Amino acid sequence: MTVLVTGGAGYIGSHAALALLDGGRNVVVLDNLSQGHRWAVPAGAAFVEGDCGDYDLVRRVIAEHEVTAIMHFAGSIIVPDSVIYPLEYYYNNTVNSRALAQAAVDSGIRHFIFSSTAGVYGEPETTPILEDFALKPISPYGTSKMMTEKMLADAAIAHDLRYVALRYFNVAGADPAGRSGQTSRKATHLIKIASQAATGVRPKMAIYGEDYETPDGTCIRDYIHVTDLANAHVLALEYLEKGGESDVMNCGYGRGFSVREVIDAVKQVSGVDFTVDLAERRAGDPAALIAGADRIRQKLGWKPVHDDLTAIVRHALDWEESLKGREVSAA
Ligand SMILES: NC(=O)c1ccc[n+]([C@@H]2O[C@H](COP(=O)([O-])OP(=O)(O)OC[C@H]3O[C@@H](n4cnc5c(N)ncnc54)[C@H](O)[C@@H]3O)[C@@H](O)[C@H]2O)c1
Ligand SMILES: O=c1ccn([C@@H]2O[C@H](COP(=O)(O)OP(=O)(O)O[C@H]3O[C@H](CO)[C@@H](O)[C@H](O)[C@H]3O)[C@@H](O)[C@H]2O)c(=O)[nH]1
Repeated sequence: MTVLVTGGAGYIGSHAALALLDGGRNVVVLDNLSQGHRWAVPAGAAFVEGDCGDYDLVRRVIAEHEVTAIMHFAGSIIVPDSVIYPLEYYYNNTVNSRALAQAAVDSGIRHFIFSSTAGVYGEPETTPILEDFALKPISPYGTSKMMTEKMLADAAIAHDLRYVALRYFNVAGADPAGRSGQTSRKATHLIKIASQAATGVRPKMAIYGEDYETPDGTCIRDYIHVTDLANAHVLALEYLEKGGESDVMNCGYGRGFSVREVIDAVKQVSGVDFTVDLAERRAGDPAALIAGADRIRQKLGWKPVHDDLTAIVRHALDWEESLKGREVSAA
């Protein structure tokens, strides 16, 4: 009984692989290393370098490693890039997911966990955001994920496959034991950028817009610690194994912090007063995104243990320090 983790050389997938291994499961990681790093694959996991859209390869990996479940993290993740290169995003996130799902069905895989995103909701009129809100993505990235969710829903009706699509809000932090963290070659996420500014990896940073309708004028997001998110995946798998129905679930804590509050926390925890410029609004940023987070607690019994901005920032900073000297571009 082995779990196939696609994208397990990347940020969230490597944490999920750690959580699975910590729980005593066997793991095989499939990653094409387009963004991830071979060294980020946890020591106890088997590793296959290749594409999750390679049907024959996936069938072979499933057979050779006696895979019984799939956690699918592999994908392209940068929202503004998806606007510039939409067809690449639909290819990597939707077409490749289709091939993976086909290989799963043809191999008799019955349990599938999918990395979706709060981006499927677009700009909701009210917050907190519940799972049954209309899906109105405003970027090709969000649409590519919504399409994969729909494919899985239809496949689950037609085949002996059940799935959980986890819609992540803003994922941040790093493994508290320092075994993994955010290593993406092209950093765009706020806490990563602020941690790079605090540790001298970048000279300064900017706030994208201070004129939103929020208490301090900067955008509000629901930041979830990556270790709590990884554990949610393990619980989602156990839920399916116990016979749970296919479902979609938000992954967030149900509270938000503004960009300014996050930057203040990074300055306070690091003790570094780095330079913060004010820049124009970034296209497509909703003012506030906060998860309605009851479903995942009720259905999976998920009990987060790192719902603490200071801890999230502390772990992100520790990871950023530990990256110095490793082969990772700061760009
Ligand atoms: N980071 C976030 O805040 C966030 C939020 C919502 C959803 N997600 C989703 O979570 C998943 C993981 O994101 P992440 O932050 O860990 O990104 P990441 O870039 O660190 O990891 C993605 C991994 O997938 C690999 N990959 C990409 N395309 C592949 C392919 N076709 N075949 C095999 N491997 C491939 C990359 O090499 C990389 O190791 C993604 O699907 C992303 O859309 C992330
Ligand atoms: O240097 C920076 C980086 C970000 N921000 C702001 O910080 C907030 C958070 O931005 P970011 O960390 O890039 O995350 P989001 O754009 O909210 O998107 C993330 O969170 C979404 C769910 O909320 C997911 O759908 C996406 O995949 C994931 O990238 C936004 O207001 C940004 O404008 C800045 O002001 N300066």
